[in-house]
Formats: sequence, structure tokens, C-alpha cells
Amino acid sequence: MKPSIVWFRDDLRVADNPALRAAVDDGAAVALYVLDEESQGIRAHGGASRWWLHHSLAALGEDLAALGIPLLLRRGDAASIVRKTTTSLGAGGLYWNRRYGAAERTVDAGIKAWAGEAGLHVASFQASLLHEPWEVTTKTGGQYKVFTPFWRTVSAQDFREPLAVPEEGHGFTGELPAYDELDSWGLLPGKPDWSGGLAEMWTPGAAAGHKRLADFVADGLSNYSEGRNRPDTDGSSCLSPYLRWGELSPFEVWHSLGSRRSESASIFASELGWREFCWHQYFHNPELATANLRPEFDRFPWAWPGGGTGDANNSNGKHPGHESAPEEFRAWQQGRTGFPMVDAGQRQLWHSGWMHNRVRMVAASFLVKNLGIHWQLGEQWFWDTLVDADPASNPANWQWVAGSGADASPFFRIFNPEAQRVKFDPQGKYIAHWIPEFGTPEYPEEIVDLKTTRAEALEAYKEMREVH
Ligand SMILES: Cc1cc2nc3c(=O)[nH]c(=O)nc-3n(C[C@H](O)[C@H](O)[C@H](O)COP(=O)(O)OP(=O)(O)OC[C@H]3O[C@@H](n4cnc5c(N)ncnc54)[C@H](O)[C@@H]3O)c2cc1C
Repeated sequence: MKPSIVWFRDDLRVADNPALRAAVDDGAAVALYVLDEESQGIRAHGGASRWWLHHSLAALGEDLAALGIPLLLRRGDAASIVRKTTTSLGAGGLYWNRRYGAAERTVDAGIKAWAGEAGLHVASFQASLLHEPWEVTTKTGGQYKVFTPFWRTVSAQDFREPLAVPEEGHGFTGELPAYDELDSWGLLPGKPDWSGGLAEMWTPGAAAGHKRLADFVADGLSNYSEGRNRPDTDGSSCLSPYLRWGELSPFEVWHSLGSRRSESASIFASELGWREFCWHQYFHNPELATANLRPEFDRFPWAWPGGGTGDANNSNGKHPGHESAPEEFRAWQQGRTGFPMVDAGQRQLWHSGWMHNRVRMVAASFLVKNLGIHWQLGEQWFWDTLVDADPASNPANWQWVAGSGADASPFFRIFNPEAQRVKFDPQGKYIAHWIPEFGTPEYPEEIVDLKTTRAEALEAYKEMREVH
């Protein structure tokens, strides 16, 4: 029997994996993962993502070994590695689950064309999203730009049941081509090793993801509509990194809700919908992380960088009166702004690679609106530090907060970090946990005045709208 290759990407799981199922049905399966930092346009992983990826690949390797399927790890340009591996194994089939970024699709299309010409059986599958972005269109055939009608259309579909884990005994047992040792990729931090807090909070891999999902459905879901807004309780699911890396599939998460249609279950399902909506936007706007979806924001007079030009890449100048913006940006990153809701969030992020959604919104609004700093700088910081850093959800949410995105929060909606703290951390537990020195002279003073910076932000917004 000829070997068949299943090429793993953002789907690091053996359950509900249609590409793995196809490979097992077709031949003696070999799994391949390529760390591609060379193909044009592919965004390099941030530090926290690399940590997660290392552990996730280790877990995947074990899950595959239990099925008797070897996992080959290779680093380099995906197109040439997939070709070489396929050829040297004499494989008859090549299977993968689809990706939706433009650069990734270009790579995949090239390999598909080559494999077809080479006479291989090649097929790709839907596994990472509940909808295929090109299939869900408005009545006029375009992309959805507003969430509610988008989700109404998508959620009206019947989503397939998750696929079972393949049975053992379908793995390739012949000689394998050379492959890399996971440790040789250096994905884990060296000196200093900042990953202790990540390991405290997270166990990457599908088994831990399934456990967290089961625990959440049993204990957290019924109170989700209230709990999800409270950073001081464990009210949200913490499933985001498992979904990001495909250790859990959205089909598994959707069906775990069963027939529950309580208010909490519907709200939770619609959060999965926001994930879909972010990917819908990214598919239709591949430059989501670097270009405003609303072009009028190209004129926004950012304090930094851009020197008031609206351009995130222009670091020559600062808007007059904002010379301290780079220092304020560092204070924001390090959780030293003097605003405890922002600082607690940033410290939680640095420690654990994750920040509660409510606090992400507050921290992002503070950066963009009170400090006047370009949303792309915040997006890049989150990209580097989040274990769930997602090529679609991260930029889409930053643009949502900044007001430059699809169905975005209007720019003039400026979160007051103090009011948010009183409302969503009423007993101060979240703040006390992350800022032990809060309320003592050691805690930094507020770096800006909320009232003045709010007025300046609204003025800048007015300026942007007045220029034609
Ligand atoms: C500035 C900013 C940046 C963000 N960057 C990311 C990112 O890089 N990756 C990421 O997965 N989420 C991102 N989010 C969305 C959201 O904050 C996280 O998905 C959520 O906090 C994860 O926690 P949870 O799994 O407990 O969420 P839950 O509330 O339990 O939600 C369940 C799942 O729904 C999805 N989801 C929930 N809210 C959103 C949302 N607003 N947008 C997209 N998907 C959502 C996630 O997959 C999440 O795991 C960002 C939000 C903001 C405001």
C-alpha cells in the first residue's frame, strides 16, 4: 500500500480531522508539519505562540504515535518540503485541511497544482471554520460587513457532527525520510525563560482542550452570560488557544452545546460566531493587520508613530505635544500606566499569555484613544504575547476597538478604565491579584489625564472627518 501524507497546519488534533481521516482511508498514513518561516507573506509566529506550538506539536506527536502514525517535522519553505517529502516517500495521496490567509492559500494552490500534475490524489477539507468564507455571501453576492446578519445566515446551517479519531493500525511503518527534532527548532524561550507563568495556566494539546471544554460545559456555561464579562471570576471558557491551534475544532465546540439554547448557550455560540466573522473579514481583506478597513482612518492624526500622518510605518515624528508617546507605549506594555484595569490586564498577558476579553477591550481602547497610539502597535504587541494570537481575530478586534473595522465600535465610544474597573471588578479581586502594590506608594501615578486625553481623541477624530 502506498503511503499517504496528511499535512498538519492549524489543526493540531487527531479527532474531527477530515484530512487525517482521508489519509488513513487512502493508504498508510504519514503526518507532516512544516515550520514555514520562508514563504512570502506568511506572518512569523510571536514568542508566546512559539511556546504553545512547541508543546502542541509534542502532544500531537504522542496522539499520532498512539495510532501508529509517524509525525515528520520539517522547517523551511513549505512548497519544496511538501514536494520533496511526497516524492521521497513515493506517496500516492496528499491531504490537508484548508487555510484562509491569502499567502497560505497561494502556497496551497501551488502545491495542489503540482500534486495534480504529478498524478497524486490530492484533496483539501473544511475543518477550521463552521463556514467557508466564499460560500456565505450577502444577497448581492458580496462579503458580510455586519455581524448580526452574517451570523444569522451562518448559524441557520446544520453543521456536520465531529468525526471520530481514526482506528489504530493505519500508519506507515516503512523507512522515513530525514526529519527535524522538535527541540532543534528553538521554539521555547532560552535565557531569560519567561514561560513559567504560561506553563502554570496552560497545558497545550487536544486532551487538555477537550477537558477544558467538558469542564466549561458542565460548570461554566450556565452562568456565561454574566460571567463572561467578569475578569475576577473564571466566567469565560478559556478555549481560545485550543481553537486557535486547532486542538479543538469549532464543530466539536458547537456540538458540545447540544440542544441547549439557554441565553448563555446562545451568547456563547455567538462568540464562536465572532471568531467566524473575524475570519470572514480576513479572507476578504488579507491586509487586515496592516490596513484600515475604513479608509478614512488613513488620515487619523495618531500621536505616534506617524507624526500625525495616519501612517503606522512613519516613525519619524510625533504629533506635536505627544513627544512622550513612545515612553507611554512602554508603560502600557509593562503595565505601569497608573490605571489598574489596564495594568492588571497587561501583567496578566505578560505572565500567562492571555488576557480577559473585557480587559483586552479596555487596554486596547486606552492605547488607541487615551494615548493616541496607532492600533497596529497594539496589535503587534498582542501578536507577540498572546498564546491565542490569531491572524484574523487579533487584527479584526483591534480594528473593532479603534473604530476602523467592520461593524466596529464607534470611535467616540471611549472606555473609561476606572468606570470599567468599578463595574466589572467590584471587589477589586482581579486588581489585587495582578497588582499587589495597588494602593501603596509603589504603584505608578497615572501617566495621562483621562478627561483631557478623551477630549483630544474626539478632536482628532473630528479632524479626520473634516479633511476631504
Ligand atoms: C484587542 C483584542 C484582541 C484580541 N485578539 C484575539 C486573538 O488574537 N485571538 C483570539 O482568539 N481572540 C482574540 N480576541 C477576542 C477575545 O478577547 C478572545 O477570543 C477571548 O478573550 C478568549 O477567551 P475565552 O476563550 O475565554 O472566550 P469565550 O468568551 O469563552 O469565547 C469562546 C470562544 O469564542 C471566540 N471569541 C470570543 N470572543 C471573540 C471575539 N471578540 N473575536 C473573535 N473570537 C472570539 C474565541 O475563540 C473564544 O475562545 C481579541 C479581543 C480584543 C478586544
